[in-house]
Parts: sequence; C-alpha cells; structure tokens
Amino acid sequence: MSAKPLKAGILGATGTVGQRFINLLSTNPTFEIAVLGASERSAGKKYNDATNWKLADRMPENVKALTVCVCDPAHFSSCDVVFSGLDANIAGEIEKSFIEAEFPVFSNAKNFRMYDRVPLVIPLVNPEHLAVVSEQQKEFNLKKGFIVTNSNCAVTGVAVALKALQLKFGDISHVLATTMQAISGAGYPGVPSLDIMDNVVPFIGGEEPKFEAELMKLLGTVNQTCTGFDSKSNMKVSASCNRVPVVDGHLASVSIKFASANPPSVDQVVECLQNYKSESQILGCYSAPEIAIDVRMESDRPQPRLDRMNGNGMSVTVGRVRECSVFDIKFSVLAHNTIIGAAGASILNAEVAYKMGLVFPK
Ligand SMILES: NC(=O)C1=CN([C@@H]2O[C@H](COP(=O)(O)OP(=O)(O)OC[C@H]3O[C@@H](n4cnc5c(N)ncnc54)[C@H](OP(=O)(O)O)[C@@H]3O)[C@@H](O)[C@H]2O)C=CC1
Ligand SMILES: N[C@@H](CC(=O)OP(=O)(O)O)C(=O)O
Repeated sequence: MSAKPLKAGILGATGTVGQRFINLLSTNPTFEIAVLGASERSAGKKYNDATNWKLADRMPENVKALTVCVCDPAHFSSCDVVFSGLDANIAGEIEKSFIEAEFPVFSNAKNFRMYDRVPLVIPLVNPEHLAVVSEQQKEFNLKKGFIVTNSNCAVTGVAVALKALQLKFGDISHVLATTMQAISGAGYPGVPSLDIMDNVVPFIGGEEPKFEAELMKLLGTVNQTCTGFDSKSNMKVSASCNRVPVVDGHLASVSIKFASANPPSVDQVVECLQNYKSESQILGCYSAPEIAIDVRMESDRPQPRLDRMNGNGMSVTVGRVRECSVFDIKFSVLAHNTIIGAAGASILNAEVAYKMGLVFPK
C-alpha cells in the first residue's frame, strides 16, 4: 500500500449512501475524501449546509467546509477513484461520463449491474469477478477508467451465505427468499411515516426481479475467456420483498435446496458458514470484517436492532439454521443495507481492486 492515500470523489455525497461513504472513508487509511458531488440543488453549498446528516456518528470535521459541486468529471480531476451513491434516475448518464473520463467508478446504483462486461461484486462473495475489468477497458478503449458495481442491498446477505454453501457443497438448485427490508433502503425521506408505522408494505417496486437476476450473476463464475460471466441461470430463485418499520438492516428468511442428492446436515451447514473466509479477508483489506458470517445459535437471532452493526456493519449474521420440510435447509440472514449492502461494499471492492493493481494514484 502506498504511503499516500488515494484521493476519492463521492457522487451523491449528500444522500443516505453518500453519508455512509463519508462516515466510512473518514477513517479509512487507503482513501482520502477529496471532492463531493451532488445535484444542482446542493452544488455551491458547503457540505455541512447542503446535507441533512442522518447518522448517529457526527459529520467528520474535514468535510464540513468542502463545497459540493455538480457531478461533472471536470471538477474531479484530482481524484484517483470515484464512489457513486447517485439516484438511479440519473446515475447512468453521470457514471458513464466519469468512466469515459478515465475514472475508476465504484457504484451502488442499479444501472450497469447486469451489463456483460461489468463486474457485479460483493466483496465477501465474488471479488474474483474483478478480473473482467481489463476486458471492459479493452472493449471501451479505456486506460484507467472502468465501472464496478455492488449489488442490490436485499440480496447481499443471502448471496454471502449461499456463496459459502455453494463453495463447500456444490450448486444450489432452488432458493426461496422472503425479505424484511429497512426503511433506509429507500433513501431519504423514503417511505412516508403514515405508510410504514404500524405496518408492513408487501411491495418494493422492481426489487424482486433485481434480487433474482443479481443472485444468479453473483454466484456465477468468470467465463473461460475472461470476457464476461457465466451466471447460475439454472438456479431457480423466487424472492418476496417487504418493507418493514426498521431503520437499518435487511433481514431475509431463506429456504434452499442443493443440487446434490446428498445435501449437508444442519450441523455441516452451520460449520461451513462459521468457517467461511472470502478473498477480501484473506487479502487483508482494511474494511474486511474479521468474521464474514456470524452464526448465532439462539432461537431468536438475528435481529436488525441487535445485530446489524456486527463487524462494524460489514459482517452478515445468520441464525435459525434448520431443516426444511419442502427443500433441504432454511435460515434467517441479516445484512446492514447501507454498509455491507452499499457504501461499505463499494469501499471494500475498491480496496481489493487497489491490491490487484486496478486502481492506482495519478
Ligand atoms: N439506501 C440503500 O440502502 C441502498 C441504496 N442503493 C442505491 O444507491 C443509490 C443512492 O441511494 P440513496 O443514498 O438511498 O438515495 P438518496 O435519495 O438518499 O440520495 C441520492 C443522491 O443522489 C443525488 N442526486 C439526485 N439527483 C441528482 C442529479 N440530478 N445530479 C446529481 N446528483 C443527484 C442527491 O443529491 P441532492 O442531495 O443534491 O439531491 C443525493 O446525494 C441509489 O441508486 C440506490 O438505489 C443501493 C443499495 C442500498
Ligand atoms: N431498493 C432497495 C435499495 C436500493 O436502492 O436498491 P437498488 O440499488 O437495487 O435499487 C430498498 O429499497 O431496500
């Protein structure tokens, strides 16, 4: 690692994910916050005045006086890397302009996730997919620029648990997942209080198809020519996504069937999840949690309020592992939607990319 941190720009710095980026990057030794971008509504204001800061930790002193700029690459020329927490309605065009201007972009937005040459990476699941970055650069004639996306936040915890099981016990043929998703997943101000208080909303627009398609890509492999990905398209996935009155932390109730005729026992599944280590942990990246999957044996865990900050929000928590009378195994899994489900995943992806030599100082 170089002595000097890489200069980081943040697109969508004022939003829910943007605030997490600021919070996490302010103590990260690999990156130094250099430029903050948001909409024209915020541009020209000091970050402190432009932002409705919603995190329990205080706004870091060193960003308060930074002037927010519009998301034009010209303002980010000092940056070695750009993180995006942009609203998906405008992320596509803006992120494209940054890639074309030769910035490495690590994005949370959905726009490019399913593109052939774009790695969709959860750092606790498939950092090896970053190998396709060079093919992306070749195709678009880029030297330093590229885009890596992280996944939909509801699928994150499920993908981590299933990757561990797939590595050890082979393919999973069927997945049924019912999510209970936090309000912060919808950004700020998000779901009106009169809709979500004393209530559960059994619909999140566009969420279920994203969950299903992204899980297949995440659990897939880089193809033989290293030009794209072989998705697990034979895996049958059905997601039911619900909004619940929780501030942070997406919980999912998951039932799975293995392709093998000899599926593992509950004890074997627990042991496998407990021992799982991802490449980002083995590489010793700063933001990688010590434990990828914390398996709780109590009958009533995981719970969002108690377990979402596990591993500083970078670990996922699994509990209630038991036999399923329809498929093989069922369990609950929790992941912090704005940390390992969003900003934390992007940052750890960038740390892995840095170790791989894909990101470097100017
Ligand atoms: N919240 C979550 O748990 C997760 C979110 N995501 C994805 O991350 C992205 C950000 O989500 P979230 O932080 O929740 O959203 P927010 O609505 O809280 O924040 C959106 C950000 O985009 C900026 N923005 C809006 N319009 C423009 C524009 N025209 N030009 C430049 N910037 C603009 C806003 O700036 P301004 O303040 O100036 O309006 C703000 O900084 C989305 O794509 C979302 O789908 C992914 C995983 C999880
Ligand atoms: N839709 C998710 C958060 C999100 O923004 O997901 P995506 O980036 O896949 O649109 C939620 O509401 O909890």
